[in-house]
Formats: sequence, structure tokens, C-alpha cells
Amino acid sequence: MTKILVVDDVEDNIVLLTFDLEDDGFDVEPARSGQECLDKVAAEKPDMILLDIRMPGLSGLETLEILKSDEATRMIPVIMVSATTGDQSIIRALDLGAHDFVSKPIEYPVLAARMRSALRLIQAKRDLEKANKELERLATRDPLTGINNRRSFFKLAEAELTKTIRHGRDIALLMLDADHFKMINDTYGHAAGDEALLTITEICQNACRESDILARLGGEEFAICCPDTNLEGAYAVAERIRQQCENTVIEHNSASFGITLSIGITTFVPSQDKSITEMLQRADNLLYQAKEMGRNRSIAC
Ligand SMILES: Nc1nc2c(ncn2[C@@H]2O[C@H](COP(=O)(O)OP(=O)(O)OP(=O)(O)O)[C@@H](O)[C@H]2O)c(=O)[nH]1
Repeated sequence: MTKILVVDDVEDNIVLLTFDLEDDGFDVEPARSGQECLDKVAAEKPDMILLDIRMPGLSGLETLEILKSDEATRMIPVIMVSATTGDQSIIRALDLGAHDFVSKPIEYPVLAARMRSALRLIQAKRDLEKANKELERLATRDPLTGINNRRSFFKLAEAELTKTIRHGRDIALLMLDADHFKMINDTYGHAAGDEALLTITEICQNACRESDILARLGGEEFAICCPDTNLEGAYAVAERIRQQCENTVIEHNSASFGITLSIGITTFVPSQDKSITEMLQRADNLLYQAKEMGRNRSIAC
């Protein structure tokens, strides 16, 4: 039910408005002052506020200003109720962010139409925000595993590297690649291969700190950027992941199979590294060495 907060210092006005609003199916909450309005909004956000301009104590305009300056309440649509049509404070209220206004005596059908328009606008804004969030998710997440994609990894890891250099701290990079992944796909099918990628993701997530940046760079290749971590610490993370993978049996349909990882690990070398790209290249070379040496191993340098 749409919740409307009616703010007016005159009890009769509240009663009259409540009668019409409830008749229209709205859930009405009264507030007899600006302060009571702010208190009620803080306790539970209404879908809309009908705010009388002239009130003793905190005026309607002052109340509106507070509501619009707070990130948490800024989006609640406010319709101002003014004493007369020529009320100059209406201009100020609209400039402050009020959605609309009505003049007393209130013609309820006009108010109801303005409320519908405000609610439509707020719904459109919410839909747009939701769509933008979804776009952001699609642009930064790997569709299969839900972790960062390559693009997002570079963006986040570069930002972390900049911070690390500024504060003279450690940062490590792990590059992980599933061994003989083509064979898993060829033997058990592509869906089983996908299942294996999800298992690797879960193992990495469990082994990582909240501050680590985990990504699927593409295919069967993953990367982890570990801020505040030296080579020894990063090697320990890599081995934890590698051993956990080695000891995990993946079940898919009636098949069960194992998966191993080769991992290259490196830390920031100030004389060589200008960006994450150089570090990733070094980790990739170490990963290649791990493959050459027989796979299912971690090499740190
Ligand atoms: N199931 C599945 N397979 C994928 C996906 N992306 C890439 N692949 C497969 O991953 C395989 C990678 O094979 P290769 O690059 O030859 O590497 P590999 O077989 O793991 O061999 P090594 O890395 O040398 O141990 C290919 O068969 C790709 O088709 C995916 O999203 N899902």
C-alpha cells in the first residue's frame, strides 16, 4: 500500500485529507510539525510527503530543505501545500526540490492527479536506477561465474596498485589456469567444463580476503590481486587454492572428475613495473613455467 505522510499543524486539515486519501486506498500517516515529519521519515520512509508550508516551529520550507539535503530522504517526492495561490515561498520550495504544490482549499481530484504524476516519476527513476545497476553488472561481471571480468579486474587492480605505491606497501598478483581443460570439455562435455569453472571460482572465493580482487580473465584463466600481501603470503594463498582444487571431486550428471591448477605468483617490483600489465605478464610467464614443469604447481618469483 502506498504510504503518504501528511504534515500539517491544523488537525482539521489532516482529518479532511486523511478521509479522502484513505478512501483512495492510500495508507496515511499524520505528522503535526516539521520535526515530527523528520522523525517519522527517519523511522520509516513514506512513498510521498504532503507538506504544509506554513507551520510554527520548523517551517515546511525548512523541513523540505533538510529532507532534500539528506541522501537517504532526497528521493521521497514532496508535494507542498500552500496557504494561497500567490504564495512566493512556492518558488523557493520548487527550487529546493519539491515535486509539485497545491493551494488551500485543497481540491482533492487535483491533488490526487498531482500525486499520481509524482508517483509515476519516482517509479520511472527507480526503474532507471535498477537498469543502470544491471548495465553496470553486465559491464563488470563475468556472466558464468559472476566474478569480475577482465576489464573490471584491470580497473580495480590498477586503482589498488596506485594506492599501494603511494603508501609503500606490498601487493601480489596470482595468475591461475586450469590444467588440460580442453580434455575435460572433450571428455565430459562443455556443461561439465562450466561446472569445473564454477568450482574453481568458489574455491578461490573461499581462499581470498574481502579486499582481494578475483577475476576470470577469460576461458579457464583466473587472476587474483592481493593488496597488502608479500610473495610468501601470496604463495600460501596459491597453494591453498591449488591443493583445495586437487582434493575436490566435481560431480556432473553421472560423471565425476578432478581438476588441477597451475599458478604463477609475483609481487610489485618498483624498478620494472609501471602498471598491472607488467605484473600480469610476469605472473603469466611463471604460470607458463609451471605448465612446462608438469602442471598442478605454484611458482612464485
Ligand atoms: N566449458 C567451458 N570451456 C571453456 C570456456 N572458455 C574456454 N573454454 C575451453 O577451455 C579450453 C582451453 O584449452 P587450452 O587453452 O588448450 O588449455 P588446456 O586444455 O587447459 O591445457 P593447458 O592449459 O596447457 O593445461 C578450450 O577447450 C576452450 O574451449 C567456458 O566458458 N566454458
